[in-house]
Amino acid sequence: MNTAGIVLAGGKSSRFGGEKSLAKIGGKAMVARSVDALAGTDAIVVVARPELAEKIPRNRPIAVICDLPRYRGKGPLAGIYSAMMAVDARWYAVLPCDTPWIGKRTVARLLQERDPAYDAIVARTEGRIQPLVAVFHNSVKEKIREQLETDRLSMRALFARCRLKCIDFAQEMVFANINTKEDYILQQKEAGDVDEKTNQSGGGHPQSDGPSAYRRKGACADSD
Ligand SMILES: Nc1nc2c(ncn2[C@@H]2O[C@H](COP(=O)(O)OP(=O)(O)OP(=O)(O)O)[C@@H](O)[C@H]2O)c(=O)[nH]1
Repeated sequence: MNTAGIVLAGGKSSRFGGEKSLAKIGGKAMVARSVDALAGTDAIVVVARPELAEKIPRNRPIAVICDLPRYRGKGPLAGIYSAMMAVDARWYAVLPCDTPWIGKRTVARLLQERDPAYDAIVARTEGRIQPLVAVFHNSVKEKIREQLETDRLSMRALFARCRLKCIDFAQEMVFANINTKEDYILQQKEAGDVDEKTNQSGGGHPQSDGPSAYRRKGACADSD
């Protein structure tokens, strides 16, 4: 197949204290929001921890797998590699499970930039790379394997070995990620899930409206 989508949901969520991929924003589990953002790809793989695999919402046809036992505990590269081994594609679009505002537009933009002269295409906002919002050519699989075998586990180390194309995005807020409960409460408020005065749960805001920070700025969030 030409393109596969990978959602990384195999982290420890230790800063969050609970399983962040299943936490809801706008009435939908964050992992399902990432799956939706990848709906333009030919197949979607969610890479989750074994104890979580059954709980991943099947809101679309997806494959749910776990990190290969050999690389368990080695972080996002283990998840990307395990998905690449599970599904054969020419290009892989990768998203984390904790960026609720990334939608199809961001993914489409990155996929649009596929180019035989590059093997990795990564999002950048205000000069900073967003390492887990990227598209990889399947030739990168072997580089990841080499790194996993030698415990070079950072995404930066991988990018340093890739012909890298950085794509600038103006709306940094779209890339906001959730690490802690405080981050979560903030983004729930942005989604209209929580009444800001009473701190009570609201009805859940339609995903298409995006963070209210965008609505205030009159800009458009990338979630549809
Ligand atoms: N498949 C897989 N995904 C991972 C792994 N480690 C992190 N991720 C995912 O990568 C993204 C970013 O993870 P982090 O928030 O940096 O790490 P985390 O382990 O989830 O959370 P903390 O324990 O709070 O650091 C999230 O989507 C994680 O689910 C891993 O070992 N395997």
